[in-house]
Amino acid sequence: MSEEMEVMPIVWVVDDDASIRWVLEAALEDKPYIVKVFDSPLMALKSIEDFPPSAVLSDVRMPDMDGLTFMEAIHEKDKQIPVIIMTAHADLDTAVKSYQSEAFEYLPKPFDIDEATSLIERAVKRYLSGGMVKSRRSNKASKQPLNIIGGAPAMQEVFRVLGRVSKLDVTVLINGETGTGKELVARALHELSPRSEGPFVALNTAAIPRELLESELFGHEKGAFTGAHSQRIGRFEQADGGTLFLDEIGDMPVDLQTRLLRVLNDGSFYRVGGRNPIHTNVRIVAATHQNMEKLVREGRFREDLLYRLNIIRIKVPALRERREDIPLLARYYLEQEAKALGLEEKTLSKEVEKFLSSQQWPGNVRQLRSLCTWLTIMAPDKTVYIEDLPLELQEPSEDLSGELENDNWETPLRRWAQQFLSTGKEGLHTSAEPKFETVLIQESLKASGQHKQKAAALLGWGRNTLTRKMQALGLED
Ligand SMILES: Nc1ncnc2c1ncn2[C@@H]1O[C@H](COP(=O)(O)OP(=O)(O)OP(=O)(O)O)[C@@H](O)[C@H]1O
Repeated sequence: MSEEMEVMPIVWVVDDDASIRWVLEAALEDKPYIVKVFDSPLMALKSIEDFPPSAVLSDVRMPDMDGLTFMEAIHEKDKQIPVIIMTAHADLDTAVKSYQSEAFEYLPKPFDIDEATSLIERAVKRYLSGGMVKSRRSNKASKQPLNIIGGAPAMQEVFRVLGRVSKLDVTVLINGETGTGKELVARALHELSPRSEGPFVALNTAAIPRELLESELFGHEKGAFTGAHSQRIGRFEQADGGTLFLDEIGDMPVDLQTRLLRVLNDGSFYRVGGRNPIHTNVRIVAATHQNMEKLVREGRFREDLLYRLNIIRIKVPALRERREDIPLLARYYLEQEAKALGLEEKTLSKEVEKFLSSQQWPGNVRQLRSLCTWLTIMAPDKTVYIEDLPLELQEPSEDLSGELENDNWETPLRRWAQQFLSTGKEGLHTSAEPKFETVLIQESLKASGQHKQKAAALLGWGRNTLTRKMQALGLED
């Protein structure tokens, strides 16, 4: 070995893709390392005695050995060597496995070259300083049945955070529009956690009338209020030892926020009408489609509770922010629906895939999933063409503003607004909004044959949102 080799740390770059090897080698050229590039993990392992690495950057999918097995082989030689796993095909499973094993970091492709080099720098530094690599491998047999589809960079970021927090018992706040998969992410957090054997209890704060919410959460004693004929166990108690998923947390009334904060702080609470404190061990995962900071500014959400819930935040991107996932999701759900319904599996023509990828998807994945169900049942042939799509989708909807203008309902609305204002009254918007929403809800219900789930999809809402709005507008039945 030359003198230079003895003093300079060695960094391995292992990837079967020549362009990645080339880019990384070039990026590391000026750094104080000896860079060894390999197109095969087996070749790399053969040289572990001659060129012992201080850090390894490895792909996951390679022909002769996958990156995670490769990492294990390296750690059999030296447990301390940091391995950075990079992949273009990361799914939740890879992200979680690399964190639960000794991987130093997980780097989704395409990556920022500076990010990659600074990771390597940190890894080498830690190796040289003798920093312990803490084994996060535990509960190897943890079940991972959840299929969260996502190849887009924005979803890779979600997987990355999921992987990071998988074994930690921290409170998580999930942010995202309706139908983006917040509940799916919450379930994944539960399944990946040490609580996975415990219960996962979900409660949609917005779907339960305010008066009932308190007893729903904390339970009540017999006779606590009129109608409390027997004792009732609340969701907090049901979730003991597991995870409580609080959906639409932004809609929680302020007095309940105060109670929730108290439980989070002391781990105990009283049933409604109860005298004995109940102790529970519950991990909270909350979700919202709202801007929580804005709610705090408007005095509708307690700031201290937000801090408490918001230890880790996961932002689930809207479907239109990850268009490349639309064909993946559609293929997945066409397969699932065909299996579930016992029907032939449909395939989208290229033209349809392209068209669907250009849509706005206000109902996000839920809406796409409903479309796949519809197509599985309704499309006449195995291959789906544009003309097989439901009529409301066939209309070009790329530029929504143009379409609304063509419909030209604004002119009468403008006239109505002018009339309203000419009377000197206040509350223009508060007076118009319920009328506007009532019309849209009624029309969607009509178009769906009074089927609420379908009407909600037509509106681009979740079913819960529709139920809540209908209650508020007095449209129930
Ligand atoms: N990445 C994904 N891969 C596969 N299925 C998904 C994905 N994201 C969402 N889904 C599916 O889409 C539907 C809606 O997801 P989910 O209920 O988790 O959304 P949400 O954000 O909690 O909605 P809401 O805010 O309206 O309650 C579910 O059927 C879910 O399984």
